[in-house]
Amino acid sequence: MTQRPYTIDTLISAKRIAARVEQLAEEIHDEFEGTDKLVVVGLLRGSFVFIADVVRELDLPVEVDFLEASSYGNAMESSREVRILKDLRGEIAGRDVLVVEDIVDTGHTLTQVVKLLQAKDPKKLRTIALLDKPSRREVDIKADWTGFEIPDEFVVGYGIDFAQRNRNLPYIGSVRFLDET
Ligand SMILES: O=P(O)(O)OC[C@H]1O[C@H](OP(=O)(O)OP(=O)(O)O)[C@H](O)[C@@H]1O
Ligand code: HPA
Repeated sequence: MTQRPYTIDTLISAKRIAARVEQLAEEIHDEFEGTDKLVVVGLLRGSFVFIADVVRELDLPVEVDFLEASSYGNAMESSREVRILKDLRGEIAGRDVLVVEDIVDTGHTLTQVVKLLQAKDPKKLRTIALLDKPSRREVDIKADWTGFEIPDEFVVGYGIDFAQRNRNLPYIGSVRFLDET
């Protein structure tokens, strides 16, 4: 498949992201202070950069785990299924859990993942998303912490891909197609 030509405009610089991660880590610290060992669950693949930065700013005992889910279903239907491609390695029953997501768009992925993890009986489950695109929402969900609200732009970088590319950009950029006027 040929790729349409595009360029990437900086939307959120690496410096702004770092400053926001620091603030968020303070709030998460306050929420989970005194916890035995917080389980920080990254949703693969997009959250791998964000989770790495969050846990390094977090002055708490943490265990890191990953879940890979893919959301599928008829685009005309308002509900979607989530298939687990890689399940957690550890147990979360009775534990404090923080789910780390890169972006909440339609909201299906986070909704389904939260439902799935709640069924495992954690003591407390909270969610954090670096980015939120509220204008795209199809299900009513909001992460407990959001890094940045963004407009309806297709974004890449800081873990987020476009056709599996650009995850390694250190900033968040928006994709602009060069064949559009
Ligand atoms: O709110 P939603 O509309 O459900 O979309 C958000 C999800 O979509 C992307 O994942 P993707 O399936 O592209 O996988 P990836 O994380 O491996 O890139 C992104 O990383 C979120 O997990
Ligand atoms: O803006 C986006 N970029 C990449 N993947 C995505 N998945 C949902 N929204 C996006």
